[in-house]
Amino acid sequence: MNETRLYLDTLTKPRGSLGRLEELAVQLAGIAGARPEAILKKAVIVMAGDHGVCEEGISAYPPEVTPQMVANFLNGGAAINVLARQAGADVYCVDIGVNADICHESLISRKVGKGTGNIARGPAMSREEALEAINHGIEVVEGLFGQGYRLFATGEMGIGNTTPSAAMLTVLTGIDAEQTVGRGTGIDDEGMKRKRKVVHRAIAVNAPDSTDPLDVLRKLGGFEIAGLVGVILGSAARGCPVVIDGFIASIAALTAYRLAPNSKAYMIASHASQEAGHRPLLARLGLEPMLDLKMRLGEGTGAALVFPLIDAAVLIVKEMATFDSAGVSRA
Ligand SMILES: Cc1cc2ncn([C@H]3O[C@H](COP(=O)(O)O)[C@@H](O)[C@H]3O)c2cc1C
Ligand SMILES: O=C(O)c1cccnc1
Repeated sequence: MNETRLYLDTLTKPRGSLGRLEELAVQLAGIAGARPEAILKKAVIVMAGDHGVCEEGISAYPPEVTPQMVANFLNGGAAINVLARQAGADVYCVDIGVNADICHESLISRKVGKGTGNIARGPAMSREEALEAINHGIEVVEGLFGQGYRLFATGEMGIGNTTPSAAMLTVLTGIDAEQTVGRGTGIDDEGMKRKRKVVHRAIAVNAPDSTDPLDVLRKLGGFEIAGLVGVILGSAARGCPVVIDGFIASIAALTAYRLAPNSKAYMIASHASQEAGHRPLLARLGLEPMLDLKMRLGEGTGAALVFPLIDAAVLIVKEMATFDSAGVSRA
């Protein structure tokens, strides 16, 4: 990283003038153990799962949208398909807990359960299921690493999943539910009141141990959140950068960090979501988002938009002339 920092200062630009692109180049050097030299092969992993807590009326959309959107991902028509195509990335959709039987040749089937339990009444899943889902995430990364992928992005689909994410955030950080609960897919003020009550009840009913990230995940989380914890840990273990999408992906990132603090060095925060709890969450993680496009979608869309910036960081190091080679006078 120091070598790359010094090298960036020899390139034909005022010192530090490429700002966060330079920081990215330095981070990539730390991850790869060398000056970044090649455009990385990219995959967006979209983990899909359903949530029992939907029966409390906490989303603006019905749960059947989860399998419907999975079909949309597989047919290439969702926002993430468009943005990934533009960035030269491939989308892999994983059924890790959808409450429907989905058959499609390109679906990665890793179903741990048909939706989680309603967290307002009991735990989302067992500790064994949480570990199984994390392992699926790791194994999906392993498989893609074997196919040459070296840069991963975290995507998710699961109607209702901003509610478990808010509950996890409140327990993991102590930030009040007033600040962690947001509008998700666009619930109204009445819905917001209900959602906050559900988060309070979920925490009271489950009494998670805030010092045990796995306990918080299994009692309040979701299959796709656990799967993304695995994607993040698997990427870090393989020495690959992993781009963190919005609110839900970031709660997976916080969980991964609490389980294995060294994984943070491999994380790149993509964007600041409009979801209320996202900025405080990133602040607690100590990550600064690259973009603020007022997005609040998920699926990995914010992360895919950062792929071209990562390519740019690689290419400035690889292709720019130095003051000496271009005969440009120094300060
Ligand atoms: C058509 C559609 C596509 C989506 N893609 C991602 N989400 C996003 O919205 C959901 C979270 O919001 P909430 O907690 O309010 O349900 C997740 O599925 C998330 O990925 C979508 C939501 C909808 C309706
Ligand atoms: O930030 C996100 O990932 C998000 C926000 C709202 C709804 N779905 C996802």
